[in-house]
Formats: sequence, C-alpha cells, structure tokens
Amino acid sequence: MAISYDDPHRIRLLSKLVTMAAKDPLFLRKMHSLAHTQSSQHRLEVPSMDFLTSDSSDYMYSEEVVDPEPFDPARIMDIIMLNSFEGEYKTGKEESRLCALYLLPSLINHSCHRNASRLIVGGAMIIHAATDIRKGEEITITYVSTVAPLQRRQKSSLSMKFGFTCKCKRCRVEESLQNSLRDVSELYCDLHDKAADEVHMAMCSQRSPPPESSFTTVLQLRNVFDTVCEKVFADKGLSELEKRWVLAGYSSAYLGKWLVSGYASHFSNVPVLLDQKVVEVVKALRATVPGLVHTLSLTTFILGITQRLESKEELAKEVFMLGMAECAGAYGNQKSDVMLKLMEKSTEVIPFF
Ligand SMILES: C[S@@+](CC[C@H](N)C(=O)[O-])C[C@H]1O[C@@H](n2cnc3c(N)ncnc32)[C@H](O)[C@@H]1O
Repeated sequence: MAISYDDPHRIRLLSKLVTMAAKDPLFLRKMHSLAHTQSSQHRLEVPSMDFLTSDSSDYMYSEEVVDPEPFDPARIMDIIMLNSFEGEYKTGKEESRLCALYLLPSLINHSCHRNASRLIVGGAMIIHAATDIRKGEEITITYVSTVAPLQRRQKSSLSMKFGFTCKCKRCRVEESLQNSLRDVSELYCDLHDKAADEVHMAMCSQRSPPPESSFTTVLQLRNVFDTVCEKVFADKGLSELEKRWVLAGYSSAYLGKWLVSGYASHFSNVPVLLDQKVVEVVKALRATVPGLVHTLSLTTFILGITQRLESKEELAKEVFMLGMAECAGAYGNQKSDVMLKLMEKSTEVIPFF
C-alpha cells in the first residue's frame, strides 16, 4: 500500500498512539487487533454486544487472542491509514479538523447502502442506525461518498486505500446496468470530477462566490439525470429501491453544481430546474441512506425557493412532505413545530447559506 507519511494530522495521531501504546500494553493489543493490510486476512470476529451491559473494559478479547506482534510504529501507521477517521467537527462555533482512531467503529465494514451513520460530537463518535436494522443483520457504514457513481466509488479509496471492490447489493445492481448506461456514465464521470473540484473550491473559499460555475454544465448534468431516469423507470426488472440506488449515483454532481451555480447567479437560474425531478433526486439520496442531515438541508433549501414561486405550490407541498420525513429520519419523530424548527436550522449545514 502506498502510504503518505506527509499528512501532519496523521503524523500527530501516530505520535500520540505510539506514546499511548508504549505506556499501555492492553491498548497496544487492542490497536493491533485492527485491520492493517488491504486484504485484512486476520479478520476479527465481530465482538458480542454483551459489553453494553457488563464490564466493557476487555470486550474485544478472548483469552486465545494473543497479540504476537512486537511494537512496530510502521504497523501502527498502517492501522491508522486503514482505520482512522478524518473530517471537520464543530464544538460551539469553533471548527476543528479531526484525525482520530476509534477502536470499535474501526471494525465496521463498508456498504454503499449502509444501515448506520456516524456522527462526531465533540471528540466522540456516535454510530446510529440510519434505518431499521433486523436482528443479526450486519451493521455497515460507508467509507466513500455513496452518491458518487459506481465507477468513482470503485476507483476511489475503496480499491486504492482499502483494497477491495465493493460487491454490495447496490453495486451489483449498478454493475448489471453498466452496458446500457455506458455512454451516459462516461459523460457523467467526467462532469462529476470537474464539478466535485469546483464545489470543493467553492466550499473552501468560505462564502465568497465561486469563480466559474457555468450553468451549461448544470444543464448537461441534468440531461444525464433525465436519461438515467428514463432508462431505470422503463426497466421492469428493477424494484423501486434499486431504481433509486442507481439514480443516487447520478445526483451529487448535479446537485452540487446546481447549488454553486445558483449561488453565483444569486439564485436567478435555480427555478428553471425546479420540477418533479428534484423530488426524484431527494428520493434517490434517501434510498442510499435515509435521514442524512445533508439531504435534509438540500431539501429545505429547495423547499425555500419553491415556496417563493407561485406556480410551484404543488411541488412545494411534495418537497415539504419529503423534508418532514427526512427530518424524522435524521432526528427521530418529533412534534410538528419542533420538526419545523429543525428544518429551518438545517440549511446551516450548507456552507453557502
Ligand atoms: C476499517 S476495516 C473494517 C474491519 C475489518 N473487516 C476487520 O475485520 O478488521 C477496513 C477493511 O475491511 C475490509 N472491508 C470493509 N468493508 C468491506 C466490504 N464491503 N467488502 C470487502 N471488504 C471489506 C477491507 O479489507 C478493508 O480494508
């Protein structure tokens, strides 16, 4: 595995973990039990959940699991590469960058239609159910953006960093459509990469209008979304959920670019695309993971603009119902006035607003 040792956050984490491991052999043993090679041949048994009710201090280890490995900073770096979580988190108004290792969440495998989400609160990680989970069903999170197209999910860190090609149900459905969607997905991937760079730049530039955000690309992305809609809705072999899984892969660049371009034009060009298809976009996002705060913010944003347009009353009602459902998914069932407040607050997640 190609390891970059030049990330200051990871180096800081390495030195912290090495210090902790030197002081505490049990911690070293726990850390050494995490995956450190791309093939994860040493795969662990998923620990029993008994630790939730009894003494949790040693939950991962039975007597037979003896750590034979000597203390090895290079291996710890490999463990960090495969298991650490990175991102921004907020404490009050302060934003900090996080690079941390969480032992139990590191055991959770990836799925492109995960059933759990993770949330960083302060320095703690909360893993919560994103949908109903049957007894005995594996809990999964996602390691990559689930709204990227199949080719990008497979090419991204799943294969480069984690060393596996995802074969989840959703990937298999998308693979089965690869031939019929080939032309459109090549065009989409191209536009997706350019749009992703631009959206990233716009977000980093903190509220200042993005330099280039041509509406022509938004229209191209929208055409791709329309074409995929036509194909999947005509496909009798796909269930409703499977159709949405496919559509979700063609939604993020479209939405991101639409937002950035809308922001640059003071939203003058946004209403052009406000039609029934936005409902399909939101439903597609929900299908890969319901109750995601980002989807809720996008829904609320779309709702805000739709409500201001007289001709879009019906659409506004539909988007409102979707927003409420998304809000309940994100925060649990609440009284409707609480839901409305939560929806109002949710646009704060989008950096431009
Ligand atoms: C953070 S670890 C997850 C825990 C790991 N399965 C273990 O037993 O220690 C990441 C590694 O798990 C494996 N993995 C996770 N999700 C997978 C999936 N959907 N398909 C195949 N391998 C997966 C890969 O080897 C990946 O590099």
